Amino acid sequence: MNQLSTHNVSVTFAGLKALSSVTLDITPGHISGLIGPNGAGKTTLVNVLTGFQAPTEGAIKLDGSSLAGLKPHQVRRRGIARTFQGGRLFRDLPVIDNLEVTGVGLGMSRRTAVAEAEAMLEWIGIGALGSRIAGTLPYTDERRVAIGRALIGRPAYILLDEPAAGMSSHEAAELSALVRRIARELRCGVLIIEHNVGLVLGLCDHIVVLDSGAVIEEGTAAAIRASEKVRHAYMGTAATNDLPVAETLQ
Ligand SMILES: Nc1ncnc2c1ncn2[C@@H]1O[C@H](COP(=O)(O)OP(=O)(O)OP(=O)(O)O)[C@@H](O)[C@H]1O
Repeated sequence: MNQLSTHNVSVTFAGLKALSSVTLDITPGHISGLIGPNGAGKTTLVNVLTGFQAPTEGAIKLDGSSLAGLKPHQVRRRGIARTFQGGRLFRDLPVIDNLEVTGVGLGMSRRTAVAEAEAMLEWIGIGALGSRIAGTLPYTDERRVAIGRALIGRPAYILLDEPAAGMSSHEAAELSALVRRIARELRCGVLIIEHNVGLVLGLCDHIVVLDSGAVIEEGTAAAIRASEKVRHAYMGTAATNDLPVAETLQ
């Protein structure tokens, strides 16, 4: 079965258990969501899936084969791409070069990489931005470029770390539409981490909820909405910065 999975993955940082026996599957053509309060372990899980962080225990498997010990660029070449919180574009380079560099890094000739970069920008609907310097783009365009860069080489899986952070509701809706196209048209398996729980509930086929490193709930949007455990996990933080989340869940 084609799948990207973690099996009982734990990560410990100097005594702090950031992930505790997490098992999760991402399937081509499906959109999975990962939510949870601040510090729940969401980014750590994406780091483990992409070779940026070795698990202390447990296994990461791609189509049944272990990814243990692979470096991030090796994981990327196996067809698992990611975006980062904050984009991490080469800000001084034109948009098209940001995508081209990735293609060349994946082993394409420059000519192929440029053609692929142009095709990807067109597919996303930002073909006109190719010659713009990445660091001068509005935030939302920067995010779309980062997604375009992750899609170079047509990965089988894409992991999006807070892609809607700072977006208006209209921009977040546009992002949701793009993510749906990535799953349906490119047949990518998507994992999206978001603090915007409303977006995740509206978009994802399957949702996993982390709290203090452990999976406390998983299922469809309806199951997550109905979960007392989820409500409770978010309620604990409602007084600080997750109030909109608590409202979304009611
Ligand atoms: N490199 C590291 N060294 C030590 N502790 C870390 C490291 N990375 C993460 N942590 C800790 O592990 C826990 C999980 O962090 P992580 O960033 O994965 O959570 P998160 O759910 O992505 O949080 P947020 O929603 O705030 O981005 C936190 O307590 C964090 O402080």
